[in-house]
Amino acid sequence: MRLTAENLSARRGEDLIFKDISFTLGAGESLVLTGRNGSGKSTLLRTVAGLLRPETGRVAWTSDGAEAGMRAAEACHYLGHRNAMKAELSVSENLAFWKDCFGDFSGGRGISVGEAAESVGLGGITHLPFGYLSAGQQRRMAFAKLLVAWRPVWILDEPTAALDVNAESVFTTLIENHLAAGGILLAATHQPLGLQNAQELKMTGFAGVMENVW
Ligand SMILES: Nc1ncnc2c1ncn2[C@@H]1O[C@H](COP(=O)(O)OP(=O)(O)OP(=O)(O)O)[C@@H](O)[C@H]1O
Repeated sequence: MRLTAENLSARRGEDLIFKDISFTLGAGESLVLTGRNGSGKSTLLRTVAGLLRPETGRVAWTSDGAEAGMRAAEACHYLGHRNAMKAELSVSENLAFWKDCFGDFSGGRGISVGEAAESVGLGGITHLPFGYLSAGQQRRMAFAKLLVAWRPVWILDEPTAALDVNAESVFTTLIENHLAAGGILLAATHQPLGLQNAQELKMTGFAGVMENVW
C-alpha cells in the first residue's frame, strides 16, 4: 500500500502557502514535517487528509484491496491541534462514538475503548467527562482515538503538545507499533518524536515572496 502526494500546492485565502510538494510513503514509513510557525505544515497535513482542496496536484492511495476511486482521506486518521472530543460526554462515550463513526478500514482492527485508554496510560478515568481531564490527559485520550479504529495512515499535527515526558515516550512507542504493523505516519512537530528512520521535510513557506517569482 502507498500514500502518494503529487505536485501539491495549496492556497489559504489569497496566499500560496507551498507548491510542488511530492512524496510517497509505503507501509512502515514515516515523514515528519518541520519548519517555523506559519511555514505551512498544518496546511499540508490538512490537504493530505482531504480537509483542504489542493490548488494543484493530488493525493492518491493505492493498495491491493483498495476499491477503485477510493479517496486517500478514507485511509487516514487526522489528529489536529484540537482534540475533537465533546467536553460534556465521558471519555468512554467519546471514544465509543469515534469507534462506531470510523469503523475499521480494511487490513486491520481497532482495539476496544478500554484497551485504548490503557494504552495511553489512563485506564482508570474513562468514566469522567472529557472536559474534566487536564490538557495532557485530553491529548492522550485524543491519541487513543487512533487506536479504536484501524486506519493505515496517521496524520498528526503537533501530537505531543501539552504532554509530559512520559506521554511523549508512550506516543513514540504507539507510533512505532503502528509503523511495525504496516502503518504510515505523516506528522508535523516542533519537538523530535524520537522515531527511527523517519524522513524529514523542512517546510519553508512563501511569506514575503512575490507571486511572480515562485
Ligand atoms: N484561512 C486562512 N486564510 C488565510 N491565511 C491562512 C488561513 N489559514 C492559515 N493561513 C496562513 O497560512 C500559513 C500557514 O499556516 P499553517 O497553519 O499551515 O502553518 P504551520 O507551519 O502549521 O504553523 P505552526 O507551526 O504555527 O503550527 C500561515 O501564514 C497562516 O497565517
